[in-house]
Amino acid sequence: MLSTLFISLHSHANDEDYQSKEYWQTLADRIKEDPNLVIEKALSLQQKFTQEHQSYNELQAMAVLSSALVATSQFDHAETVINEGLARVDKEGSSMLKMRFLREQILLTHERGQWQQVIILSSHALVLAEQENMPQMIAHFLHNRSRGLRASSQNQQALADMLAAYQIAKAHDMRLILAEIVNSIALVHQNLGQFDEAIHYFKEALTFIDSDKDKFGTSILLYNIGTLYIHKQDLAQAKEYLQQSLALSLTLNDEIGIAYVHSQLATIAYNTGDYQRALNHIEQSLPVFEQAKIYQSITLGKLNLAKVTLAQGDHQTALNMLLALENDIANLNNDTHSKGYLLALARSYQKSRLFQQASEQYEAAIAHIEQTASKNNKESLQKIQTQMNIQHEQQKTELLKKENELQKQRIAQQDLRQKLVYLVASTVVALILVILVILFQQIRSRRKFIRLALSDELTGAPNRRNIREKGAVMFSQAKTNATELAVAVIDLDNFKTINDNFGHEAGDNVLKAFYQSCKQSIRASDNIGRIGGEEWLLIMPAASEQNITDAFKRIRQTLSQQQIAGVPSTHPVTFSMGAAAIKPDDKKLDDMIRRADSAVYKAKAQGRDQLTLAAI
Ligand SMILES: Nc1nc2c(ncn2[C@@H]2O[C@H](COP(=O)(O)OP(=O)(O)OP(=O)(O)O)[C@@H](O)[C@H]2O)c(=O)[nH]1
Repeated sequence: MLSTLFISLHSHANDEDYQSKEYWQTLADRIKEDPNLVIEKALSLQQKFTQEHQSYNELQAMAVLSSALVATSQFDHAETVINEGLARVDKEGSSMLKMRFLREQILLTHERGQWQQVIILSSHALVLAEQENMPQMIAHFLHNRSRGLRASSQNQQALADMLAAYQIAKAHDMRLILAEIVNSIALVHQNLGQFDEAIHYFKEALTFIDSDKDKFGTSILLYNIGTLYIHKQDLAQAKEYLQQSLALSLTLNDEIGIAYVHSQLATIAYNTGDYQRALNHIEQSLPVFEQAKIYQSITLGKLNLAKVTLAQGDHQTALNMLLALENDIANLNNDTHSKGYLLALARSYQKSRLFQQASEQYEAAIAHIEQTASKNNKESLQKIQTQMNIQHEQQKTELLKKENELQKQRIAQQDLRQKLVYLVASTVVALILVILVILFQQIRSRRKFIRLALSDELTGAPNRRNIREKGAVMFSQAKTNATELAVAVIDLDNFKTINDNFGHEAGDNVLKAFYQSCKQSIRASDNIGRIGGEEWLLIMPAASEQNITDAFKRIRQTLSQQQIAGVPSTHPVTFSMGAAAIKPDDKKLDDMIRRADSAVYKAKAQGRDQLTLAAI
């Protein structure tokens, strides 16, 4: 079969289209079936293109070569080719080629257990793949990175990458990558010590690959299942799967694969107490790992060797071997291996009768186991924690919403309260104003009423009642103090004629004019009031006859000068006045008024427009 492939590759040599992607892809695909044949072909192509100075095609050949070299674990050689390829590829400006070299470099660093490097390189390659929008490459590099993460125990991040890769692979039906991803998911379970689940996924991954075409992948899966059965202490099953894996690796001439199986078979032999067989297996694997610089496997191989040496009774050698491994074991950063190492170290101290150290190591081992258990718990708890956090956040948001609503209600209530206060305050103010207005009006109307009660409506002069009361007070004062007092009754002359000739309004105006003339002409202590239609009463305290005469003259003078609306100035407005002075016999004001009345009657009779004094 190998020769058939070889012939088929060479038979197309003449009409091969080196520019087409398919040609190089076909060549790369054959690595799984016969990597050595591909190496041979790639080397010859590289040589040919070097001579022909076809740099791009030369790089294509180098990419395939590096891939085949990695597949056959010729890591040093692969590294040289990859480094040269990466140094030159930028000049050609081909992202695709760069990604292929990077892919091999990642695989190489992965094989060497340089997990941090794997993560960095994958992230770098991922950026390129995303720029080129190549789903297959994106899924591939995500998966590579997840493997680096998983190997360095960052299981959560690893799962995130795996999930992303899984979705892309599923969407584009990339069965090969799917197989690898499911394989990786299984490995995460393995990391977490969930062996049954891990076995389940490895077996599922087997269903995604064609065992005839991908013997390499199949052998790895079988190997992984075998290893897990060792963890489960099901050594019979373990042996069965490992034997199947070994058979495939032998077919492929896959030295590394064979070495891996031997290292696990060594563990089985050790666990069954067959130390000699264990040693044989270690001898068949450890040198291969050392040759390929697979550091993790070298460390584990040495650990196994130390354990077998211890079991065989050479405590001192075993102890020295273990002590020399301390850093390497720490670098593995693997809980299971660390635990195994600590226990082996404790046992070798014990066997060497160094009990103090032995006890310390046992304690360290126990502490480590507890730490691991809590770490695993933490990882599963992390999800719950995250969910709880989300719930907590949701609750917080709900609470905030409610708080907001309450705040709004509070503000609305405050608003309402404020409005009510304003309303009440303004109502009170309005009420006070209304009351004040009413009060004011009442006071005004009361005053008016009082004024009306005491005054003559037409002229504003004190009315009959008012002037008589005032007169009565003055009369009693005069009596008490034995002072002078005079009263005069005044009657307008021919008033009827004025009304008749010039109208009632003109008559009213005459009455007003008369009152004004009186006010201007009498003393402040004198009082005048209207006691009838055109009849007036004048009260003059401390008045002599002369005072009365002067008052009559002044009133007469003032009235004659008045311009009275409605009454022609040619028409004289006059009045008659009868005055009486207080007498010792007078008992009341009316006694004086009666005499004044008689006097005015006389004045009228004597021709009007004159003053008549009643006889004393
Ligand atoms: N315009 C007006 N006329 C009034 C008022 N009160 C009474 N009179 C009138 O005054 C007139 C009084 O007339 P008389 O009593 O005959 O007296 P007289 O015309 O003044 O004549 P003598 O007194 O004799 O000079 C009547 O015609 C009344 O109607 C008033 O308030 N306004």
